[in-house]
Amino acid sequence: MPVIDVTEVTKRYAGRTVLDGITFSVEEGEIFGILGPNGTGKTTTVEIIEGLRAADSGSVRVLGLDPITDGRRLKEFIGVQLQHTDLPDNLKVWEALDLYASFYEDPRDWRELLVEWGLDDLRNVRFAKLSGGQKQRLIIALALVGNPRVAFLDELTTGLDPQARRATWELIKQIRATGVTVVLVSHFMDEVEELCDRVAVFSQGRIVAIDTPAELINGVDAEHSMRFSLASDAAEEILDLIRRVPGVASVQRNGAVVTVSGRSDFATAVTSVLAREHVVVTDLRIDKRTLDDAFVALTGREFDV
Ligand SMILES: Nc1ncnc2c1ncn2[C@@H]1O[C@H](COP(=O)(O)OP(=O)(O)OP(=O)(O)O)[C@@H](O)[C@H]1O
Repeated sequence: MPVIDVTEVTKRYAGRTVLDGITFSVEEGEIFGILGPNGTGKTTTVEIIEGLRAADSGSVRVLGLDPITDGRRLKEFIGVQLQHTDLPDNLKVWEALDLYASFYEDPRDWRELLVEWGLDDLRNVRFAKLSGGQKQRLIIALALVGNPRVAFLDELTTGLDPQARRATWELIKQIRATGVTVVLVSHFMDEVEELCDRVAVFSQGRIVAIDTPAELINGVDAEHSMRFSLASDAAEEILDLIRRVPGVASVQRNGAVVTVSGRSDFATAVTSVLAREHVVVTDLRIDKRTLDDAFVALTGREFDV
């Protein structure tokens, strides 16, 4: 049974449609990504699932519960990190965890969370004195203190430096490893590609695709290329063999450098041809398609953050 079921949900603000009949489900134990540019209704969707906003129509079930009518019960099973979680500057790390634990009937021992999330040495430090990465670790720990079955993380790494972002990714993987289902709202392609088992791509209040990142990328019909250097005495016939590989659209030679372009996944077949013909190449580079390409192909627009 899916952990989250969203069916035909619509939402309007002041007569403007923000969610236009969205349907998706999230399976137990997965990291499910909600990807889309600013203003496409990602936060609205997540807050409807959390019971913080009401949909205008459609149905939402989380662990079989209606987030509005069963909101009190549901609260015990979900952990929420809101997009702009802020805490009083003077609150110490341990005090924040203690406070959040008091909101739940059956919280985790927050002392364990301090250790797990590398906050033990910072337990007496006030929120305002924490670095961006440390704040983020605390905010994740707060989302987990209720011992949730589903954790919602919204734009978790916005504003973090690359190192802190990567560290946060490892933490999110850790959450999944404990069996908690994670819903991750993001507008970072690399983050979604790295972390998510499946992704819903939002565009203007609709979901235009739901799939694994790899399948979304595979589905892109954009042209891509591979390049390598060939010994100068390599026979021209090799290039003819490569031209016949399915998916290859063109093969160009410029001195030693050969560029192969095409659609679909031709790179593996091309390297097999080279190996079979005992042709040694150097400087092999494959320009892989990315989730950015998939996003542009699906929504027809560049990703603007
Ligand atoms: N309470 C509200 N009243 C009126 N309009 C709203 C309200 N909340 C959101 N909106 C508008 O609805 C649209 C969708 O907002 P939402 O925050 O869900 O998008 P988002 O995809 O999460 O964007 P972001 O990445 O910027 O958070 C936006 O145009 C936003 O301005």
